[in-house]
Amino acid sequence: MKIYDTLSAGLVDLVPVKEGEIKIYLCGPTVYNLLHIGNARPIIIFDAFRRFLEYIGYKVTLVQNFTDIDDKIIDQANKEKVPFEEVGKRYIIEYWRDMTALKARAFNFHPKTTTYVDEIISYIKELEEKGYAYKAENGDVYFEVGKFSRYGELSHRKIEDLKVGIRVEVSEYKKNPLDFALWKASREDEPSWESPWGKGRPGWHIECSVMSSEILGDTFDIHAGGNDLIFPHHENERAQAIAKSGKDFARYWMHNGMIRMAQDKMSKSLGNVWYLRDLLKKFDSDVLKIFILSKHYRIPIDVSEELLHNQGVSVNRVKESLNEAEEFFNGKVPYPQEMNHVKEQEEYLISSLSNDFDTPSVVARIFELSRDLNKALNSRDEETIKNNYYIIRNIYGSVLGVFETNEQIQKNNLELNQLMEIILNVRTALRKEKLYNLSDYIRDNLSKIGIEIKDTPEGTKWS
Ligand SMILES: Nc1ncnc2c1ncn2[C@@H]1O[C@H](COP(=O)(O)OP(=O)(O)OP(=O)(O)O)[C@@H](O)[C@H]1O
Ligand SMILES: [Zn+2]
Repeated sequence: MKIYDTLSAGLVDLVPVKEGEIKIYLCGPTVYNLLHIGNARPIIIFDAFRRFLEYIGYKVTLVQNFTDIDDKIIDQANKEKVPFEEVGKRYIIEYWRDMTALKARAFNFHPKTTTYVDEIISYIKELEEKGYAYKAENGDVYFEVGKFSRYGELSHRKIEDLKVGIRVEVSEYKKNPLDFALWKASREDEPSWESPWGKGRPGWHIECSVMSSEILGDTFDIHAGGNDLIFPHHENERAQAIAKSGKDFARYWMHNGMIRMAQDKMSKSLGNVWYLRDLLKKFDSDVLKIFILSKHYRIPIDVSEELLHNQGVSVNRVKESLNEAEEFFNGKVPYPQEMNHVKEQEEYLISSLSNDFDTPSVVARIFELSRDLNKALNSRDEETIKNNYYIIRNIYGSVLGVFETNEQIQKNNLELNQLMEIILNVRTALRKEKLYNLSDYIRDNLSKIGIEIKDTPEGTKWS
């Protein structure tokens, strides 16, 4: 399988650190606002990428973090006059609401920065001991870029060029403008943790080096994120990690292109955003996913309502053809007997996605298969109906995470279903005993985390 690696600036063979396993770290949202469609792009892409790797036989571990302490979170908390934890907690819950509405599978780990502060402090101590970090007069601890000769390798820039041209936080306390904060001293009124350097909080980049190595090991396979993060975030993460462990960090770097609005990057801080949940009120999750996957993951995408609307029309055609196939066979489309066509299409899927995850070719093929399915429905060609239905729904759709049936989605939520069954059984027992305070407590608290329950004559239902 070939992927484009930002570090080597070209297509490379994906050779895992451990045979048969792929470990991926994807930079996640800073939780001070709702997800926008730009934030959803890496989620959609790497959800599909993981499904594909699993399809071809890898065991995949995918981590996406939540940055739950950061200047932007503190600003938001100050604006609202609430503790900073409340902002992070709220937007993590909202993240899960959006993930569910998007019908995206949860990743394997979703670590939060604030739960890794001890590990972050030990990590910085080690960098200091090794001579890569220094405490400045203002109490901040900085990484000394001049000590790390490989700085600039990932973003393919020379240190001299970086000094001009690129905006870095200038501070009179730094030895060099490119040095970046590992630890920030806190003011009295700011959230803080005790540390060997006084009260403070982690800088932005350190958390990802720490959480990735804690969960995936010092050297893992792929580090991913939007290409807005290549410099300085990923360059800095890599410098910290290699400086500390002396080993390779991520072997490969995959970066998705930006979703833009009128040519500008869509971002929370600019405010030019379309929230994912607002779009999901107007468009089915499959429309958004197909819209994103129909473009190669590395190119920029300009969004507009018109483009999404047109995508909606074509996605509906596919859904209709699948529904009609089900009606044709009275609700249950038999497994195809003639497998040659299926094999050919499967090979096409594998070769396209093995070529730097070329999802646009696969999406285009879904539309062709659906057109052929329609023709076959008209001519009552049973074998083609079975074949194309099976290929779209069970192979292409399940690899890209689109056109799934409700049963397929439920299967992915097996543990949640089992847990809810236990909770609802307990609640029913409480109601039989007339312990309504306790049963209402369960209902109200489930509601707070986004699970609604309803008592109906057929029993209690949840959503
Ligand atoms: N417009 C976009 N298109 C594609 N990916 C994006 C876009 N904006 C952010 N991302 C990606 O989404 C993930 C979470 O990003 P983040 O929380 O920093 O969002 P943001 O809108 O850029 O916020 P901020 O403006 O505060 O930096 C990162 O992997 C980032 O690269
Ligand atoms: Zn990161």
